[in-house]
Formats: sequence, C-alpha cells, structure tokens
Amino acid sequence: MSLYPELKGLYHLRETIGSGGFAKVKLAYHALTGEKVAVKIMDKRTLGAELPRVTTEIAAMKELCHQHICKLFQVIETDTRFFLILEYCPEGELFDYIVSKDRLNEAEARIFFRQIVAAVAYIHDCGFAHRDLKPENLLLDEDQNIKLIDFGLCAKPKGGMDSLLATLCGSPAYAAPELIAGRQYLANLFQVDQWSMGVLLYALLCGFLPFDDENISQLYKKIKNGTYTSPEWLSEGSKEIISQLLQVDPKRRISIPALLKHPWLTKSFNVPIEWQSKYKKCLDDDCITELAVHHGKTRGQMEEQISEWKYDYMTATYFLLLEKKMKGKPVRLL
Ligand SMILES: CN(C)C[C@H]1CC[C@H](N2C(=O)N(C)Cc3cnc4ccc(-c5cc(Cl)c(O)c(Cl)c5)nc4c32)CC1
Repeated sequence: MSLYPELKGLYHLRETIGSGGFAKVKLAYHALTGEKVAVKIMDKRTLGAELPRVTTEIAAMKELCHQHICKLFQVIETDTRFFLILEYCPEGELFDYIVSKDRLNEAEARIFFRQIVAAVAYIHDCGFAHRDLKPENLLLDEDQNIKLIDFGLCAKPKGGMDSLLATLCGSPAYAAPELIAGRQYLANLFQVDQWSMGVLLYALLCGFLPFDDENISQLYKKIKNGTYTSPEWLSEGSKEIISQLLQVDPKRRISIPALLKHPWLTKSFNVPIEWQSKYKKCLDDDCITELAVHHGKTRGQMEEQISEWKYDYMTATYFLLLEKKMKGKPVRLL
C-alpha cells in the first residue's frame, strides 16, 4: 500500500533529500520518461497560516520558465496535501558548496553571480520580486548551474499597482506619502532583491556575512546603517560592486539594467549578461510528436492539450521530454 496513492504509477518515490520549514522533499522518478524529479510534499494541516505561501509559490512558479529557476512540472492537490513536482538539482544548496570551499575566488564567484543576476532580472521582468534571496535558496544542477527556488515570499508588486491606484481613488486623504509616490514606491519593492544580492556576493567572496550579530537589535542597527567591513583579500572591483548593491537608500542602489553590464560582471566575459529565458515560447515539435504517438492523438490535438498548461501529468511529461532533448537524450517515452 503506497503512502501517497496520488503518485502511484506516475512517480516512483525514493528517499527524502531534504526538508525545509513545512515541507519534505523527496527524490522520485517520473514513470513515463525515467527522469529524476524532486517532490515537495506539504501537509495542509501543519501548514496552517503558511498556506498562502504555498499558493503564492505555485502561482509564481507557473509563470516562471528560465534556465536558472527551478522548474515546476506538476501540482497535485488533495484535501490533505500539496505535491509540487520540481526540477531535480543533484548538487544541492549553494550554501553547502561555499561552506565546503570556505570561500570562492573571484572567477568562480563571478560565474555563479552572473547566473543569479540573470534569474533576478528575469523574475523582475515578469513583475515578481523574490524577497528571500539567500544561498540556501540557490541550488546547483548536475552541471553546477544555479537554480533559484522558494518563491513562497515573492510578491508581484505590479499586480499591486491596481490596488495601489484603487487606494488613491478610494480615500487619498488616508494614503501614505510613499503610496502617492506610486512608481517610486513600487520600484523600491523590487530594489530589495538587489540588497540581498549584495549580501549574497559578499558571502560568496568572503565565506561569511557582511552583517552579523548574535544580538538581533545590534544586527538591525548594522543593516540600517549599512556598516560592514571588507576583508583585505577583496579586489577593488569586488569592493566597488558590493558597495553599489549594499546602498542603504534604495534610490542609490544599483539598478538591474546597470548591474547587467557592470564591469565586474562582464570582466573576462566581455558581453552583458544574457538574462532572457532560453526556453522558446513555441512548443517543441519532437516532444509534441512523441506525446501524440504515445497517447494515440493527432499533433493538433496534442498541441491544444499541452497549451492549456494545466500543470498536470501531461504538462510534467512535456517538460521532462524537453529536458531530455536539452540534455541530448532521445526524445522517447518509456
Ligand atoms: C532549507 N531549504 C529552505 C529547503 C531545502 C529543501 C531540500 C532541497 N534540496 C536539497 O536540500 N538537496 C540536498 C537535494 C535537492 C535536489 N533537488 C531539489 C529540487 C528542488 C528543491 C526545492 C525545495 C523547496 Cl523547499 C522549494 O520551495 C523549491 Cl521551489 C524547490 N529542492 C531540492 C533539493 C533544498 C532546499
């Protein structure tokens, strides 16, 4: 009797590979392709007040499709549980990688940080702010590429623009000055990710945090004043980009467009960061053909069904066939 009958025949569950907060993450094999996936299992009873984080994460991940963001393949909801079927990242957390190497040299930190900036540029372009960027939320795939996870705290401020304007139309007399500032208020919501990337880059290059203190109010004081020290091994270039990210005033903090072409990031690459998604908008013919043959449907019927993006088993099978193709494996269902 399988513990999770909802997965029977669809996914072959293996060991637990991690747990975080209100979730357990297990390795599994997608039955039709044999591809490895990560299954994030959450029990609705223990979620309680955290439930909105799950619906936020699912809604956000359904809209995000990028080479440096952990892909959501399928959502299974029962009356007691959520199952998120996710892209498997065998090399685990970037956090553990930094700890294992004490700290990274500039060249290695640059490779990782370019991928992190690309992922953040993409989610900002999609209208989302992640708001929880840290090494624990950056995983590594089999080629040591960055995969951003955990969208439970992300916000879609642009979506908030309407409610922002509604507030002003409603009772402007009670609206705070930053609400009236409107555009600037929204821009600042996105700037929080730049600050976190500054802390991230510092951690990559130093192996410890710029702002740290056992006493939480001392820690807040350091953050609010932006006071941190730079170890002697940091180059002038590294110190300069970190200081542009760790600007206390969000208006003075470097913007994503400026970051994408910053000399510290383009050094030895000599090209601005290619942040756009490498996934094509149109459907992949080989995958559609293989799915149509396997399900005894026409290509047209298959394209119509996939285009509904129901995040059901069919969506997962399409994405995993595409993963196989991108890894140079045969586009075949078992
Ligand atoms: C401490 N964290 C907040 C949670 C921790 C849970 C295990 C996970 N993991 C590991 O710790 N390995 C060691 C292996 C591993 C392999 N592939 C994974 C693929 C996806 C995810 C994942 C986990 C969560 Cl909580 C998500 O929200 C999303 Cl969108 C994705 N975790 C994976 C994962 C890393 C993060």
